[in-house]
Amino acid sequence: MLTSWTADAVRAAEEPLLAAGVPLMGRAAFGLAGHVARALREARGRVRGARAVLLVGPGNNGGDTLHAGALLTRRGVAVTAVLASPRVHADGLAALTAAHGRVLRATDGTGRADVTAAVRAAHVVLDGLLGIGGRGGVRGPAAWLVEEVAAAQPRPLVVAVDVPSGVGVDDGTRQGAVLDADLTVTFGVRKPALLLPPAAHAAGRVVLVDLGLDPAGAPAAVRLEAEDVATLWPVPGRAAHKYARGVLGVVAGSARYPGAAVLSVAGAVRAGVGMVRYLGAAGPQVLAAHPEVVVGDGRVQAWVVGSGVAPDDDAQRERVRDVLARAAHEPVVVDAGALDLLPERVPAHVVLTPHAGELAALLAARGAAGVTREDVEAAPLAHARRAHELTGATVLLKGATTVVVGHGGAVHAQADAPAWLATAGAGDVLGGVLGALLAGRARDAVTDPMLPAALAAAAAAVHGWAAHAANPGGPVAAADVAGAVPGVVARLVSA
Ligand SMILES: NC(=O)C1=CN([C@@H]2O[C@H](COP(=O)(O)OP(=O)(O)OC[C@H]3O[C@@H](n4cnc5c(N)ncnc54)[C@H](OP(=O)(O)O)[C@@H]3O)[C@@H](O)[C@H]2O)[C@@H](O)CC1
Ligand SMILES: [K+]
Repeated sequence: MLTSWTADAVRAAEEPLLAAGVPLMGRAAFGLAGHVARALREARGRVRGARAVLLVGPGNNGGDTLHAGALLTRRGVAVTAVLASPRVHADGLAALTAAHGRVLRATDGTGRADVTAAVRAAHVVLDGLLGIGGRGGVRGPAAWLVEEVAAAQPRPLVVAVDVPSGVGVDDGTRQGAVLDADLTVTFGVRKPALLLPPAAHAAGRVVLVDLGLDPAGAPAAVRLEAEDVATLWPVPGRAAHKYARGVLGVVAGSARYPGAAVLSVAGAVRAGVGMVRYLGAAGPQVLAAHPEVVVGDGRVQAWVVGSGVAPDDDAQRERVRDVLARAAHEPVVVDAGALDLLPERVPAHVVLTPHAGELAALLAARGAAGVTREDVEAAPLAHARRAHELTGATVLLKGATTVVVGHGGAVHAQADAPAWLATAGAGDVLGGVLGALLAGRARDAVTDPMLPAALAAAAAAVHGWAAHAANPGGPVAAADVAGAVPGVVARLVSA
């Protein structure tokens, strides 16, 4: 599992080490210089003779960068530090100067031509403008520097120091211009912005330099990896029968959108549920695609409702209402056309699966007037958290990186899917996969309010991995994603 901690938690964890005289900045700079050297060797075959530009801000993030620059000069790298602030880390600057690094000032308008020339000639740029002390985004000379590097051709390698400067460290927002990095070298522990969208998309590959930090409490956001998902997946024992494995009720599709029913059921069947019961007008199409499905009412352990349920389909909406009225005792995945039928408050084993536009509509309907899809996309965590707080539900917000907020505010962020997965019907399959997980672990999901969020993250992960597996590197149809789920699950649980 990848874990992350807030800026405050990082500072608290650093305190005892700093008090004991542990040279954290020295360790951070040493690790940073090593990773930069490795990246240079990979990009150009050798380190010696490379040209590096350091973007140096006012705090310790700039200090790390200056110290790393001093180490790189000793490896034959020509280092130019560009100071974006009148005051920078004094020890760091002294170390770089002693190592014969060159120093330019972006704060002095007259030297800008030299800065531009250095940036254009650089093989690598280290972004040390702001770290965990940054607030409100890069501005002034620092913003100009970010523009210069972003415009440089050929593009230098960009290495973010601790975090890409100007991200909301704790909430994953981008606070104005952010330099997209190829590599982020982070110190001690990951920060939430390295897992959460949209900031995480600016981080590139993330490597962690161990500082021996031991942060207290629960991580601020986590990302499940294969072994975590394997632990969560319900695997039938020898004596299992179909009812014990879980029956999932699916209220999806309509005469107008039968495909959503077929795909929702496909996700559930392929994820390994004991049985699927389908309710709705798309029975013939569902049976044609999945003869193992039972059409009609009966006992179930969990539900998926809403995918492809049209606003004017009164019969299907009535079934959704019936299911939601029983949600106190049965896990329910609430998708698309069922989101507007959600009761005022629900337990955490009710999992909403909106995309950004649907989440905006849900929030607007609950008093957050004027929230738009763009607002949600700019701050996915804040809006998913708001929806959780307003409804009590576990909220899975779909996106290139899927954010889940569950009981107690626990946050998962999964970035397992190829961009090709942004395709019609993919969300219906995800709902089915998640429904299968909730049906398989229905009792646990009702008694342990933390579990639905973990299962939602696990479903998102498997859905993303299945999209990769269906057609590595190329386009995928939603039905093919469902088709790849059994193979992905087999590899997971047999590893
Ligand atoms: N702590 C440790 O032991 C270790 C820390 N390490 C490193 O330190 C980094 C954290 O360092 P940091 O606390 O100095 O914060 P950092 O982000 O460099 O800058 C804060 C300065 O910027 C200013 N400022 C804020 N926003 C601004 C803006 N928008 N535009 C312009 N200025 C702005 C702010 O001013 P203030 O708001 O306080 O007035 C303050 O002067 C951390 O990310 C890691 O790299 C490692 O070495 C490991 C050990
Ligand atoms: K930085």
